[in-house]
Amino acid sequence: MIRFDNVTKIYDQKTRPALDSISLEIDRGEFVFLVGASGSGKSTFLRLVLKEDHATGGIVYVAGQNVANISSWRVPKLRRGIGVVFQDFRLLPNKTVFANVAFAMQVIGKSRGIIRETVPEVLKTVGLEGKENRRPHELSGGEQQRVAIARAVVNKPGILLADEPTGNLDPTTSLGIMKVLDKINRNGTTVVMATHDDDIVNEMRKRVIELRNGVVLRDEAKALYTSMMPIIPAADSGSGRSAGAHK
Ligand SMILES: Nc1ncnc2c1ncn2[C@@H]1O[C@H](COP(=O)(O)OP(=O)(O)OP(=O)(O)O)[C@@H](O)[C@H]1O
Repeated sequence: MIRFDNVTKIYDQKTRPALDSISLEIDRGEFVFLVGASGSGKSTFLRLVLKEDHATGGIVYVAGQNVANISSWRVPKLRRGIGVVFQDFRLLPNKTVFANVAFAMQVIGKSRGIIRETVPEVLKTVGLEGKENRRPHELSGGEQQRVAIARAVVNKPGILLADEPTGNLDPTTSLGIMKVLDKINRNGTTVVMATHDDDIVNEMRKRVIELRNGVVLRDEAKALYTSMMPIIPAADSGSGRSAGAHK
């Protein structure tokens, strides 16, 4: 679904590359955490998938296509297949929950009938039934992020990219958001989530790709991790929520 083949990104020749010849593959239907310190290259990775920037070297494939070969007039089509969620929600403040989600369908020309049918379904998926007429300022942070997720997935993208989606939320609210992302993944969407939250990474038991200074420091495949599970202690005595396996 996403393949990086020796991908390098250099923003500035005088500094080290933001991504330094990385190769990895994320299959359709996977849930992958992208972790690493600030400046390790996570956002650059996501930007290259969206073709918001171009690689300096190597090839980025998304859904089997070399993104360098996608002409600018076809970039919107590429992005329609990719939902994006950010730390700061980015909702339209003057629109209701329903209208925020509906807007994503209107801009690609969906009919009013389809919108009226689909938006309530997706709001149910993210747990926002009954909140259709609220405006963003009448919602908690966790609810606002649920709206942002609903908007990102309403057009059924094959890929959902989430850049620190729990960065502004407390641990309990974050866990609720993770359950929503997990549900979306189980419905077939490939999810790539950049995060600094070790507790969430440990809790969710998914593949973890760790970047450091633009290189892949570790890539714990889900299958390997699952086979390790019986020998991992059930709980970390220190932090309660953490199983400690990824520390
Ligand atoms: N537009 C840009 N111009 C120049 N350098 C940039 C640009 N964007 C990122 N960089 C540099 O590239 C490197 C990787 O940055 P990136 O934003 O991908 O890291 P990150 O892991 O997402 O960090 P954070 O967790 O803080 O968001 C950093 O050294 C950063 O300073």
